[in-house]
Amino acid sequence: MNELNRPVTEVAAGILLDVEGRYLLGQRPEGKPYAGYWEVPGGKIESGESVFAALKRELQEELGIDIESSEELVVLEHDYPHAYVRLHVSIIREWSGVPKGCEGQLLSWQLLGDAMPTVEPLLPAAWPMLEKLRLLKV
Ligand SMILES: Nc1nc2c([nH]c(=O)n2[C@@H]2O[C@H](COP(=O)(O)OP(=O)(O)OP(=O)(O)O)[C@@H](O)[C@H]2O)c(=O)[nH]1
Repeated sequence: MNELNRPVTEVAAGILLDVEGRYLLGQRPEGKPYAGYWEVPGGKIESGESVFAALKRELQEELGIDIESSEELVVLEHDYPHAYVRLHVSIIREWSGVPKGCEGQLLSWQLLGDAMPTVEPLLPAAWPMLEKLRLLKV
């Protein structure tokens, strides 16, 4: 619960960053809240699961890749009408396999140097994490 007495949904989101300074966005599939919106891949953390374990599981399920390590970027909270979410955002620089849309979702690599993503709309809570990423000048 938070101070508003709303249950908090803990979410792990992973920014895949390649050596050319590109990061990956995925489009939310039909049937989920905000279907059609673009987001950083990830999903809900299960009870008793660490942030890293959730990220590893979600990226295997959604993208078919295997991650060995991650670096925490930021923790953000967002109050949606359907849920109050706490997003644990990590950067992932190394993975094995080639990311694919395993749930039928579209994927798009974006240049970190670009002011705006070339796809839209983005989930509201995805904007602050991208701002934070740019400030890092990674
Ligand atoms: N993965 C991800 N989720 C985000 C982002 N921004 C954001 O607000 N969220 C929110 O975090 C929650 C993640 O839930 P999800 O629906 O992706 O999780 P999941 O895959 O475990 O879903 P499921 O329970 O339908 O299987 C949603 O409420 C979503 O709106 C983001 O950039 N990436």
